[in-house]
Amino acid sequence: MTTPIIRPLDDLRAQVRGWKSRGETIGVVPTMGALHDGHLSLVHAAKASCDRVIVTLFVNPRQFNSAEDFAKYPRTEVADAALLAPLGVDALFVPDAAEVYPPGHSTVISVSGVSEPLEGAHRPGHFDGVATVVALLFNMTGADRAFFGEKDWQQLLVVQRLVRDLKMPVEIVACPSVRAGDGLALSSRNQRLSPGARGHAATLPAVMFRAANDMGAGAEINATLDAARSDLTGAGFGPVEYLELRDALTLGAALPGRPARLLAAAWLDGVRLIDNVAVTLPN
Ligand SMILES: Nc1ncnc2c1ncn2[C@@H]1O[C@H](COP(=O)(O)OP(=O)(O)OP(=O)(O)O)[C@@H](O)[C@H]1O
Ligand SMILES: CC(C)(CO)[C@@H](O)C(=O)[O-]
Ligand code: BAL
Repeated sequence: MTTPIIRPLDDLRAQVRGWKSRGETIGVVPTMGALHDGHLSLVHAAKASCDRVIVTLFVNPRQFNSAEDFAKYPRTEVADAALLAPLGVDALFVPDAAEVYPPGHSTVISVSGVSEPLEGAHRPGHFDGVATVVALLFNMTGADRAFFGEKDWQQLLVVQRLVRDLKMPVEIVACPSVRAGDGLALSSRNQRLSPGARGHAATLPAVMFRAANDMGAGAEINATLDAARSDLTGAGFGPVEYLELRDALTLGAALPGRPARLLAAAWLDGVRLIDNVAVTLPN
């Protein structure tokens, strides 16, 4: 089976019109390519609950706040299409930047609140770029349901807020983080780690899971977070941009008895890694 690659928006729309006219539901998996098993888990979830599945591949320039990061982002379209082939995806939509953002494009969607701390503070403008392109991708694909990974926890919250606030008729489905055998969350940027750095990158989730367990068992929060930060620094991570315990849904202060999330971004070997784990604080 091959994966049909569609580039022009008119071609995608013609295809989607046909599917919708037969009452078929459209599941969309937005990606920036360099696909791995994390992305494939989203595709499997989409296939399980939708009649048609569109994977989008667009390295969105508007969400990069570093030109170097954009230039270095892995681009592996042929391998991506081959990875999707056995899954029976109905379309791999690869729009041109000139069609997504034609000259004169002037609309930016900004989700306040949940987009502001953590990633929002460290990557200014990032979530405006994400919210804008996600709205565009939903409009272009006619998505009924869209699948996002919990690995990008804050992005998931931003997209849920976007859809609620703009009353978009799209159901957002959250999919659990897929990890390598040693615990490192799969991520396209992991490819940039040297073999040596990859060998100890899983210290990040190990430290986070330990801190999460300790806090769940009643350990003092600030002391536990400080110890976790210094464990990471001691293991060669730097800088640790943030490692914080937040309310899982609002990203405000974590409160006893409510779902919390431990979220981190830390650099290793010139690569920025992010991760998050659930924490249940005692009452
Ligand atoms: N390990 C993972 N488990 C589950 N979902 C994932 C995982 N990695 C990425 N995703 C999800 O795949 C979708 C597309 O993400 P994206 O293409 O940015 O990949 P990525 O691996 O997160 O790359 P990077 O973080 O390096 O940009 C997002 O919804 C993201 O949360
Ligand atoms: C959702 C997304 C595809 C928007 O460009 C991107 O932020 C990503 O890959 O997580
Ligand atoms: N995976 C989130 C997209 C980004 O880092 O730009």
